[in-house]
Amino acid sequence: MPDYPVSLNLEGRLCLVVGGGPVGLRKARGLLAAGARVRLVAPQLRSMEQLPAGIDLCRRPFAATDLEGAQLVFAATDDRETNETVAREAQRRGILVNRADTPGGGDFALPALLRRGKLTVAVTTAGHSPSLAAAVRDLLADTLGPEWGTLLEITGALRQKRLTASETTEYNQEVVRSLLTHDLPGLLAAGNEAAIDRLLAAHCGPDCSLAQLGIRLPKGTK
Ligand SMILES: C[C@@]1(CC(=O)O)c2cc3[nH]c(cc4nc(cc5[nH]c(cc(n2)[C@H]1CCC(=O)O)[C@@](C)(CC(=O)O)[C@@H]5CCC(=O)O)C(CC(=O)O)=C4CCC(=O)O)c(CCC(=O)O)c3CC(=O)O
Ligand SMILES: NC(=O)C1=CN([C@@H]2O[C@H](COP(=O)(O)OP(=O)(O)OC[C@H]3O[C@@H](n4cnc5c(N)ncnc54)[C@H](O)[C@@H]3O)[C@@H](O)[C@H]2O)C=CC1
Repeated sequence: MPDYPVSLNLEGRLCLVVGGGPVGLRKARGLLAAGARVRLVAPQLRSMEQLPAGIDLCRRPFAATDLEGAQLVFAATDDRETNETVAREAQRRGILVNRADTPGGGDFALPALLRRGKLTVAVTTAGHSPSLAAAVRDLLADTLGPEWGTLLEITGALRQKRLTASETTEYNQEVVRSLLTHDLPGLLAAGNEAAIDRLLAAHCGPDCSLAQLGIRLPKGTK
């Protein structure tokens, strides 16, 4: 399937997950973390302890009425026919549906995710090899350490403070790239606050120190 990656805002929206095994629960957790409301339909759960708080649980087989009010649907049962029915009924109502058992059988697939603060790297093979997607994500995790979350805070704050005032976006790119060329991530990983402030002063101006940008390095960095 040719794919079109997006980053959805699901805050407060109702999402339906059908199936309460490890796959359905993984989907439900991700949705809750994104601020969505989650309705989970499944006759059996392996253990209630695994059920994340805040889920509206319906302990019975799927019924088409479960789709009422849902804006996104996940067919994650171990039964192909049920997944088929969920997908068909969702699509009939114009609701986008994910099928856990058939790549290309639904409307969208989920990527493997790497999170660093507000920075998200999403890796997808569009269903060809979920294991490879997870492996590529793990490779990137070694290169993009936790300091990249702080790096995003800095470039975000710089953008607010100064960069958007410039006429050209090329200027933004230039500043961000030169901070990378001068190894701002390495300085952040080392917690070298003085060197970071020197670099920011040289590339962004004298009023762009960490303190002036309102950024505190996370504990654990020196
Ligand atoms: C199409 C898709 C639909 C969807 O969106 O769910 C789908 C489908 C299927 N997955 C299967 C198997 C596995 N999936 C994983 C893991 C993940 N699967 C994810 C996504 C997707 N899986 C979508 C495509 C994404 C893409 O291609 O990029 C990840 C990335 C994200 C997530 O689910 O949240 C998550 C990483 C979790 C993490 O570590 O973060 C592992 C374990 C592992 O490798 O770690 C295995 C076992 C090993 C293997 O089989 O590879 C099977 C065969 C099932 C069977 O035969 O019973 C099917 C169905 C089929 O292929 O027919
Ligand atoms: N997308 C992914 O990452 C992966 C997808 N899969 C696929 O996802 C499917 C589900 O995997 P698991 O969570 O491990 O399965 P599981 O067997 O642990 O759980 C299946 C769940 O579906 C529920 N269910 C069965 N019939 C139902 C119905 N009519 N209505 C509502 N709920 C119903 C069961 O009660 C149970 O909660 C697998 O069969 C496989 O095809 C498997 C591994 C990874």
